[in-house]
Amino acid sequence: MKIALLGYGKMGKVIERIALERGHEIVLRKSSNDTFEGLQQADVAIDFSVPDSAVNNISECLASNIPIISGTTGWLEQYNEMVALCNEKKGAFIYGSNFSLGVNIFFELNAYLAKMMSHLKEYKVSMEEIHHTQKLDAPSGTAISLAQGIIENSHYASWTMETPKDSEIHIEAKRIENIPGTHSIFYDSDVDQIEIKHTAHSREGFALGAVVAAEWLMGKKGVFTMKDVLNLT
Ligand SMILES: NC(=O)C1=CN([C@@H]2O[C@H](COP(=O)(O)OP(=O)(O)OC[C@H]3O[C@@H](n4cnc5c(N)ncnc54)[C@H](OP(=O)(O)O)[C@@H]3O)[C@@H](O)[C@H]2O)C=CC1
Ligand SMILES: O=C(O)C1=N[C@H](C(=O)O)C[C@H](O)C1
Repeated sequence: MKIALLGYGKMGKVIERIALERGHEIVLRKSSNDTFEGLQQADVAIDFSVPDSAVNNISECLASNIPIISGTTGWLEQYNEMVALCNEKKGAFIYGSNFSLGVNIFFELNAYLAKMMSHLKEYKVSMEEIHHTQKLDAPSGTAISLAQGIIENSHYASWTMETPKDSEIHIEAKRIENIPGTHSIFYDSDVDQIEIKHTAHSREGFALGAVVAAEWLMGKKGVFTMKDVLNLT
């Protein structure tokens, strides 16, 4: 595959290495000051850029009929707009808040646990995410997906980073040097605590997942998620 990298920072560089190892070619490495020159030669584009540029990058790909994978977080209020644009252009689009296999399994585990705990009112849920200090958005996209998984399977209605009301899930975001991404869910009662936790040891898992998603998207039309790519039920 010929790949356009939209965003050539920490993630873009790991994705480049893994893509080359898997026999792909990079035809565009775009940072903030670069144009889209080279995009037309690409079979697929992979966007790991910044919250403010994701919508423009995705729109440009869909307008140019290039399948697009986006891992950029912090722009989700415009997700439905991008879905509509993809459908209008009959394009191909995958957004994932987290492309690692481990976190996608963790999403399933989180939903299952939330459903089980929804009958047990003596437990109160809360979440913690820890990332490196360069991260621009908080809470992380992964934490928002995890909160959504709890909301869909319990009485909780929303999440907050402030003091939570009864119907709100509290998310604490910590920023510590060199942490690739750690997410924990806690269920606390007066007598005990249940904790589930995913710890990324590096960015390799995110990057491999994005390249696997790009390979999977070839020849397909529509809007998909990592659940489709990994065939998770
Ligand atoms: N879904 C997932 O699995 C994961 C998602 N992420 C997300 O991916 C994103 C990138 O993370 P990371 O690589 O660590 O961030 P970095 O800050 O290291 O890299 C961001 C890159 O985007 C570039 N950029 C800025 N504006 C544009 C633009 N208009 N077009 C194209 N590129 C642009 C920056 O260029 P310049 O240097 O010139 O400013 C830089 O190269 C974040 O939103 C992060 O949350 C991260 C890991 C996993
Ligand atoms: O910015 C990061 O680094 C990460 N961002 C994603 C997120 O916001 O969830 C995924 C991963 O946790 C790393």
